Amino acid sequence: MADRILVAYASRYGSTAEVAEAIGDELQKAGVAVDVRPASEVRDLSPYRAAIIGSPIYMGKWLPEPQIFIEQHQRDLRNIPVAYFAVGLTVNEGNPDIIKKAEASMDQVRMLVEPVEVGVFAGRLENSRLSLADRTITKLVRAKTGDFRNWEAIRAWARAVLQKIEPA
Ligand SMILES: Cc1cc2nc3c(=O)[nH]c(=O)nc-3n(C[C@H](O)[C@H](O)[C@H](O)COP(=O)(O)O)c2cc1C
Repeated sequence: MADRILVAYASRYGSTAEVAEAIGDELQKAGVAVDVRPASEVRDLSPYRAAIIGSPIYMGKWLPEPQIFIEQHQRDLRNIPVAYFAVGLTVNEGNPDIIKKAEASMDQVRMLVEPVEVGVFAGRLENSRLSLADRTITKLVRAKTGDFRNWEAIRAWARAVLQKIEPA
């Protein structure tokens, strides 16, 4: 029986993985059976009655793995409630135009499967963790480093999504 909720994600440096874990933890606290898994490892959607799918934003876009996952499973995903979240550094600035840009990272997947909810969260950027290529880019754009994740906002979003998945 499809009684679980899937939280599927991609993450290059682990910060989105931790956001996905926090979302899963919040749902579990509400009594839901949850699996938090990298999108690339999920093969079968039959155990799931809903899916929450997220990616970090790199150069304005989602990473390929969750996009491929949604493309491959779009038929199953159209039959259950789906929510998307994006994690990006720009979100920290809070400016509505920038938030819109961050939300635009989800345009493609929204066209494949219409979500019941979307969320954008500030992420984490730590130079010491980055590949040389990524460090070069962040230096060029003078990106601000630090951990800007707002755990209460993330957990509140998870609760709001659960309300949409199973209205009282
Ligand atoms: C090369 C590079 C490009 C990035 N591009 C964006 C971007 O276009 N928009 C944004 O909001 N954040 C951008 N970020 C910030 C990441 O989305 C942020 O650090 C995120 O938390 C990384 O997630 P991860 O640790 O799961 O890989 C970029 C970071 C790097 C290193």
